[in-house]
Amino acid sequence: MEIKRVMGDVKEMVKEDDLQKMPYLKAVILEGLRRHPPLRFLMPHAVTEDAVLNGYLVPRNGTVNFMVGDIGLDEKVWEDPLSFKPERFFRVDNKDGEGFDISGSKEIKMMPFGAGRRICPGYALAMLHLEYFVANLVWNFEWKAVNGDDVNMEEKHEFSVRMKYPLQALIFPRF
Ligand code: HEM
Repeated sequence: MEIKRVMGDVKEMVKEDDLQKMPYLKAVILEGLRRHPPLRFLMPHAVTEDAVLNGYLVPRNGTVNFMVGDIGLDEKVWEDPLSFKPERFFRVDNKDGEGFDISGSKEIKMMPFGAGRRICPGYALAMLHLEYFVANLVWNFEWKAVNGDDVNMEEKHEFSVRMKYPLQALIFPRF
């Protein structure tokens, strides 16, 4: 509905400028990154000197892994964390009202791209492409499940996370 509202009767590709008018699309992408982050862990990190965090000693040069997948499912932070609810990203959590901060510079509730000085340098490009591909795949094609099957979202963990049962869909051009 949102894409239709922005595109009207224009039977063309969704363009980068159009994406700025699609907050629900952005919320869907963010919820996808929270619920199914492509990487369950960041690259291994280390501290350069002994540090105490929450009463735990993090020894110098010890390997520190960030459990990205579990951070996004923390029920102390996310209401009903296992459900896919893009609407949660409409809640304006930041005081300045700028919406959700994926870079984690204000607070960290999920970190699909990491955070801080080693954050993924491609995160803005990745967000743009995710929005662009999803918008165009939805706008240009009608999607139907094969034999009306439910889509099984179970994950398979390799270097990155994949669908355990690859998506099977019938797609029909809309125009
Ligand atoms: C959905 C897409 C992507 C996800 C989820 C993702 C996620 C990540 C994560 C979690 C890290 C590790 C951060 C850390 O260890 O603290 C990382 C690092 C990195 N990413 Fe991405 N990334 C994505 C797309 C991209 C793209 C499009 C590029 C380049 C155009 C890119 C380039 C890099 C590079 C160069 C690093 C290493 C940075 C460093 O070690 O300082 N990534 N990414």
